Amino acid sequence: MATKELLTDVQSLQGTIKVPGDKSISHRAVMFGAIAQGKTTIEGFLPGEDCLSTISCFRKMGVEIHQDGNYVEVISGGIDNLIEPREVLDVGNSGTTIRLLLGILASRPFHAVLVGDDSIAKRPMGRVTKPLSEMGARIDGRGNGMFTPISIRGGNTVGIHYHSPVASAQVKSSILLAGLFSKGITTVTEPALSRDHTERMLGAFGAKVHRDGLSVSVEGGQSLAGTHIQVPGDISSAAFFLVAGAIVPNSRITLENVGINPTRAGILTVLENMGAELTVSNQRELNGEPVADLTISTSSLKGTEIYGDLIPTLIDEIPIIALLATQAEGKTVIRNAEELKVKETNRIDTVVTELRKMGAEIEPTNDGMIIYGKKPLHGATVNSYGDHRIGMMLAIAALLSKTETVLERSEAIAVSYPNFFDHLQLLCK
Ligand SMILES: O=C(O)C1=C[C@@H](OP(=O)(O)O)[C@@H](O)[C@H](O)C1
Ligand SMILES: C=C(OP(=O)(O)O)C(=O)O
Repeated sequence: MATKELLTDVQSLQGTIKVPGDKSISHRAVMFGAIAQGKTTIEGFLPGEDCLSTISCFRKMGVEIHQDGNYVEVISGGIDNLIEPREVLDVGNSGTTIRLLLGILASRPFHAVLVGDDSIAKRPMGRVTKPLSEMGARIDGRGNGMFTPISIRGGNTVGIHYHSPVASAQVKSSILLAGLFSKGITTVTEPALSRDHTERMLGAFGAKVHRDGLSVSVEGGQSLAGTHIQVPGDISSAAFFLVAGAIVPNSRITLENVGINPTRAGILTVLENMGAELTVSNQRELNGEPVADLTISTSSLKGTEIYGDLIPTLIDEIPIIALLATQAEGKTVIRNAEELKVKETNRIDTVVTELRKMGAEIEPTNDGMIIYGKKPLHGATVNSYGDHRIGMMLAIAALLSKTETVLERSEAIAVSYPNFFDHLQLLCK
């Protein structure tokens, strides 16, 4: 486990960077390529540990995958060519990998065992194993199929109409992926719109997906065809530099080619509501995904309230938004975000504990947190607890500290942003 001395007392951030490829889209491009007939080429792939776990799982099921940095080729004979893995499928730290993979395996007439790291072992899998079992997959696991290790023997699944209790793209995608190869129609209705990359990308692979308000349906018996996918930059990675640019004095940063899909771009709404100096330019589309360049400058910020349908559109950005709020005038209240408790860590606890060590005034609530702003931050020894987003948030917080700040378990950052510290160094003037 690595410990890193963080950059502190930074006077200015200046420059232009391209953040790495979107993690959600990179996972899906590999997975859909692996179950499509023919060759899929992926440009702008994120070579972070989570997406590499996805590649490794599909290789163990006989799919030919060549990866060189951010370029990937997936060659497959289609979903029927997946073979029963001889080894355990290890998803590492990746919730997206295990939940979407279970959806794909639900229709496969073979056995597989899925495991992950200590964090994955604590995350709830019942949210997908229950509906997939209802569709006919035979699933077992620790705690009656609620936690890893999980074993699955799929085949002969039938479509369901599932009313998901949570707005989760992992749940929605898992069931839809099972539905594509099941009998009849599968529909998922969610309480609020979660990220819709699956729906958008399935279209590019030739599948038919029907949306009606908060419901999305697929018909069984479809086949996918290999295609070319260009992955936009990850707004969840860009978020760290958007906040850095807004809170570090004398700063101006441009982030090029960032995905701004409205189901992901809630942080832009929050930045605007808080009064940030943000411009969105050069808007265009990449594979049905909206993309833009984002420029942020040092801003005079005010507190805000974040709740309701906005939450799923910024769920992974809440740790860095909490830091943003420590530098705003007045109070920021985050509600309806109980999903934070089941991420890589309980992100309500880890955000509050670690930011308090640096002098922030922040209180946990049952479903979010309350942050009292305009608090100077000071140095401390802080910990990512193995959570990449907590680690990066703390590295941005340290920029404001006048004294030494040390990050324990800094290696976690490679899960989603392997060159994060290089980019940070590049921008520091
Ligand atoms: O589908 C995806 O790619 C993701 C969905 C979200 O999780 P939930 O589906 O659990 O909300 C998000 O937090 C995760 O980082 C990636
Ligand atoms: C929650 C996250 O990812 P996953 O669920 O795929 O582990 C994340 O990247 O913040």
